[in-house]
Amino acid sequence: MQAQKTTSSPTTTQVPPVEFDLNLTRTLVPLKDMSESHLLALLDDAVVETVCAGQTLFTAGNYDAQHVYLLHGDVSLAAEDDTCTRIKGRSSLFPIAHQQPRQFTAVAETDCSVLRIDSERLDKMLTWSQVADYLQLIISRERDLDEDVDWMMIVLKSNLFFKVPPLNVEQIFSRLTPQVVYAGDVIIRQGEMGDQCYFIKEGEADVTRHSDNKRQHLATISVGRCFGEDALVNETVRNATVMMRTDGVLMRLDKQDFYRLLKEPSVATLALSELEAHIAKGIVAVDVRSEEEYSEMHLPQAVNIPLNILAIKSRLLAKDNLYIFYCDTGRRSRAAAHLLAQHGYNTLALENCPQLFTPAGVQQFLKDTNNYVLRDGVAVLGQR
Ligand SMILES: Nc1ncnc2c1ncn2[C@@H]1O[C@@H]2COP(=O)(O)O[C@H]2[C@H]1O
Repeated sequence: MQAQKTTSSPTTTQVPPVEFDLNLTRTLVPLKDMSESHLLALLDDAVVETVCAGQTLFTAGNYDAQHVYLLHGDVSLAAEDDTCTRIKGRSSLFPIAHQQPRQFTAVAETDCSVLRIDSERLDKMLTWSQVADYLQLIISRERDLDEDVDWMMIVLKSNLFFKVPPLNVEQIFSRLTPQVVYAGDVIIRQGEMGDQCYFIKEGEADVTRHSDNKRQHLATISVGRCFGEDALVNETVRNATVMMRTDGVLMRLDKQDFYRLLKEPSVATLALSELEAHIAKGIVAVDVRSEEEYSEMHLPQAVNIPLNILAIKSRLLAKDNLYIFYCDTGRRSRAAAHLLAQHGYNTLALENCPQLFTPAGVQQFLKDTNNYVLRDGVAVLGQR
């Protein structure tokens, strides 16, 4: 986390830093639905910014592709028709007026602290964290007598899935090759090209980097940790040397299989232009965003199955019915549609979802705030 950093924006300057509260971050929407480790990896790149009274946080009409959360202080939101709303830090768990392009100009009324997170990165980490949750539950349910289950759980929790989507992981397990290694073995040498990445099944390794004739110890890594993924993801040379500190067992994944892991699975999609006709026919839309996001606004008669509880709630869907999955970016909904299609459900992911969340899309499609639940596979009005 780059805490208490002043933004590069010309409209802000540094004021005395405010204590950053990690527990508060755990309550924010949709960060609260991520695993602890994914959240911490996301916050590593986030910026907590202090903003002086009178300065601008963002401007109406701009695209900035950021989630901006107000942690402390008061902010006024001015619309283009000159109406003004005041919001107080901690009064909302949502990002401030989160529509792109911005519908309001946000100005600090008092000295404030805000958390800025890159929206694309947040969306990736949220999806990957929730897909890993889904797979962990499915794997433990389907293979409860399988001795590899513990190992699969460890791999799914590994740092690899901060960098790549876990969607294809099930096909990859059978491709992992064990390799017995000994203390002092150099597994990866800085500056060389890479053809494999590794998971540590047993033992510990040291990661070091040399520059200016000095060797710097970066980390000691142990069971469950993946290494050697950076050169494959970034298609470059090894950025560090990894040497075994103890005897152990590594599970090796070759480059070709690693690239299979990166591949987005193909998912059947529905164009936004066809949405109304499908809903008119009674086909149920499934909103895979969080409960809080769904309660604010959703498609007509859509039900809510947040991706992080998909494995639990999917049994409410009828295998004979068609369902249209959607979210605000298309990433969580494509993942849900793909995962359920693999288990015999009839799914479509809504294409061009970001258009839905523009003012015109909201006006046309997202006005329903009633709560619907699934009964016998169809949507019925539920209780608040
Ligand atoms: N600071 C670090 N902590 C732990 N592991 C690291 C660190 N920096 C690099 N690595 C790992 O060391 C590996 C060296 O090869 P790669 O660049 O392929 O991938 C790199 C990462 O997996």
